[in-house]
This record gives sequence, structure tokens and C-alpha cells, in this order.
Amino acid sequence: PAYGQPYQWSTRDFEMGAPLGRGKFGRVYLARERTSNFIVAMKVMFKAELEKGNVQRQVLREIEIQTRLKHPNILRLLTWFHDDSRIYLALEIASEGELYKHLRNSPQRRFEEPRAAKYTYQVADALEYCHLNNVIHRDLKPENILLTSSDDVKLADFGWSAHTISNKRKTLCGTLDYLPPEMVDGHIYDHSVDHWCLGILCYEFLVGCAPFESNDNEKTYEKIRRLEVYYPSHMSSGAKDLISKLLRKSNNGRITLVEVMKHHWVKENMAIRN
Ligand SMILES: Cn1ncc2ncnc(NCCc3cnc(NC(=O)Nc4cccc(C(F)(F)F)c4)s3)c21
Repeated sequence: PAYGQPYQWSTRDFEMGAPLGRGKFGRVYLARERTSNFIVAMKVMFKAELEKGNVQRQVLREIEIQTRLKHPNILRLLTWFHDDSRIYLALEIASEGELYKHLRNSPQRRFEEPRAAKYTYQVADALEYCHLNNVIHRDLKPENILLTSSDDVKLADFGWSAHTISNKRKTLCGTLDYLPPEMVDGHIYDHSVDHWCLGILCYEFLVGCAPFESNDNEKTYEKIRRLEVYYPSHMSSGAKDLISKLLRKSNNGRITLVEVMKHHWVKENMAIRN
């Protein structure tokens, strides 16, 4: 490349391998960079599909956000490039794939408390870093969390993330189970929506399903508004205490992410595991 110009990556630099998964807007493949043999996860999206879904701005915002975020529990966007018909995201590989598959395949389809506590801690740590960088993830769910070979989690898919300045309503797509009350009622929201989602996530780790799940959207909205949470008898009082402090209607009533990381249930259970 011309002196001082950053190298322009292209598909020629990579040998594409097995498919790793598919999202709404494209597929993810294993890929190897030819000169370094470095392995990446390559997300390939068709421009036409992104235009049809009217999400190209979100992808550009994700690229802008993710190239800045560097944290052990956030999946790195290493580089990106495009050709005439596709956009490629070269992502850090998380070889154990999507966390929800491990959740669904666990005995009783739920994680033991030490494992749930470790992941809750790591997600809280990643979210705290995002918020310090004025980024709200907004789409926290087991599908967007990946697992590494060292059993650490990586927050991924910042396609729905936003800088804290913009309070655009999140167009309702995908699961409603994670929507906090202020978003269900279309009110403005801030980074504390992620605190709510962390509560839902921790509940789902421990129970195997989200607390407000129901087969009818209106019923889910109602349960969220009424904050009807059923805690199964197997759940420890420490876990119930933490979740009840995150699933608070008033966004400023939710405990901070630092308090989550210091919570006695998290600390006790992480001591067991590590
Ligand atoms: C499956 N799998 N197994 C191992 C493994 N290792 C790493 N990554 C994997 N999978 C990729 C995970 C992703 C990370 N970042 C993403 N980002 C995205 O998909 N962005 C995006 C695309 C199209 C439209 C939109 C928009 F605008 F609509 F929001 C946003 S997807 C892996």
C-alpha cells in the first residue's frame, strides 16, 4: 500500500472455512488469514439484504463502536471490508460459539450457580466498560454472548448498540423477553436498560428461560409492566437478591454494575469455581 496508508484487507487475504452460524443478516464462517494463519470468525452480509432491512447505518455504527471497544469480555471486531455485493466483519473467534447452545444443552437446561455467577460477573464487567465508553449494548441475551475455549464469555453483536446520546426507540424485533419497562412504554431510556437485561440474563442462566416469557406478546408486556417474577425453589436467596435488585421498574432503582460485581452471591460463587 502507499506509504502511511493503512493496509486494505480483502477476501483475497483469507481462506474461508466451515460455517459457524447464521444470523438474521448473514452467515458467519471460520476463516484463516493466509500469511499469518490467524483464525477469525468472518461475518458475511449482503448489502442488498442490509438495504432491504434498512440497517446499513446500524452496521456502520456497530463498526465505529466495536473497533473502539477493547475488553477481555467483548468480542473484538478486528477489521472490516466490502466488495461490490457484501460487507465482511473479521471478528475475534470464540471457539465454543453461542452461549445459549451451552445453556440449552446443560442438564435441566440451566447453569449451576457458580457458573451463572461467573458469567454474570464477566457480562457486568463488559457492560461497565461499555457504559464508561458511552455505549449501551441494548440487545443483551444468551444468543449475543459467545464462549471461549477457556470458558470466558464475550459480548457480541453490537448491531443494536447505541451511543448514550441517542434515545431512538429500539424497533421491536426479535425477543421481547428482555425489554425493560421503560422501553415497553416507549419512554426515553439510558444505559440502565442494560442493568435490567443483565437481571433477565442472570435469571435465564439459573432457570433456563426468561422470567416474563409467554407465548403471547401482550401477556409478556403485561408481565413486564406488573414485574411478575416467579423464583423457582432451587434458586438460592443470594441469586434472588441480586436479580430482584436488577429487575426494578425505576431505572435509577437498579443496582450499579460495580455493585453486581461485588454482590455476595457473585463473590461466593466465583470463589467456589476458580
Ligand atoms: C457463531 N460463532 N461461533 C464462534 C464464533 N466466534 C465469533 N463470532 C461468532 N459469530 C459472530 C458473532 C457476531 C459478532 N458481531 C456481530 N455483529 C453483527 O452481526 N452485526 C450486524 C450484522 C448485520 C446487521 C446488523 C444490524 F445492523 F442489523 F444490527 C448488525 S455477529 C462465532
